[in-house]
Amino acid sequence: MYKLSGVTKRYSRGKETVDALRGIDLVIEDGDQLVIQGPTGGGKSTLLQMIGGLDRPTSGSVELDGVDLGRLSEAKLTKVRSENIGIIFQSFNLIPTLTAQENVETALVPMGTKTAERRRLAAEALTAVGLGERLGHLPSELSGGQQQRVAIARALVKKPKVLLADEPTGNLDEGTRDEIMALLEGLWQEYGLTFILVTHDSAIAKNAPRLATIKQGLVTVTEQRQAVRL
Ligand SMILES: Nc1ncnc2c1ncn2[C@@H]1O[C@H](COP(=O)(O)OP(=O)(O)OP(=O)(O)O)[C@@H](O)[C@H]1O
Repeated sequence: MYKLSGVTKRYSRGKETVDALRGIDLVIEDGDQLVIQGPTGGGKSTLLQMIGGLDRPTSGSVELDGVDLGRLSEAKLTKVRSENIGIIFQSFNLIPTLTAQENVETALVPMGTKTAERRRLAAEALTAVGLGERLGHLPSELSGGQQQRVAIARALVKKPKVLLADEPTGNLDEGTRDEIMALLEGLWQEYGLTFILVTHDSAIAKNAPRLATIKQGLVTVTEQRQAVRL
């Protein structure tokens, strides 16, 4: 479970300061899906970075299962992140010189998983996202939707409890967006993930069970429907 209490984030640009988050209180239960929407510059990505332990709040706390991420040492935070949190981005962030399978394997390196086991798990994760026939392809040999599938496999191969997605369909056409969203929805349910998704896309926001709207660093949560479970 996530518990955010009074989270603020102030960025300093020279003499100027930007209050990107201005006191966020939010609870996200295990297995829940939360969609974060809001105008550009509202603080969506900043909030996701706090939740993912990629950055620390200026004040307040971000607790994951009772552990305050902002107070962990860099080494402990890296460990929590690499074991528990999978992240996907708009721009896929794949390594261009590595094959799909090798890209997915990189997520298992910090855990010390042996080479043969890494290969097997990466192949399994790629098969789960529909790319079992493309293990040896480079990112440049795959479509945008397929590259995002590789990134999803990389995020999930370590079996994290949390999946974070920052505009995962922002670079995809509508049809591919729907395919990727259907895949993510299915994986969320199958793996019982806590799934937190940032989007500009109002069609995705409309379908979300729980919607957090963030404007000028402040959040409002709306319950839109009961999460549909398989
Ligand atoms: N590293 C940084 N240094 C300084 N200011 C920053 C930094 N990152 C974000 N900001 C500022 O913080 C505010 C919130 O930015 P953030 O990226 O979280 O918004 P967003 O809602 O994700 O926007 P978008 O939809 O455009 O991605 C903005 O005013 C932005 O300019």
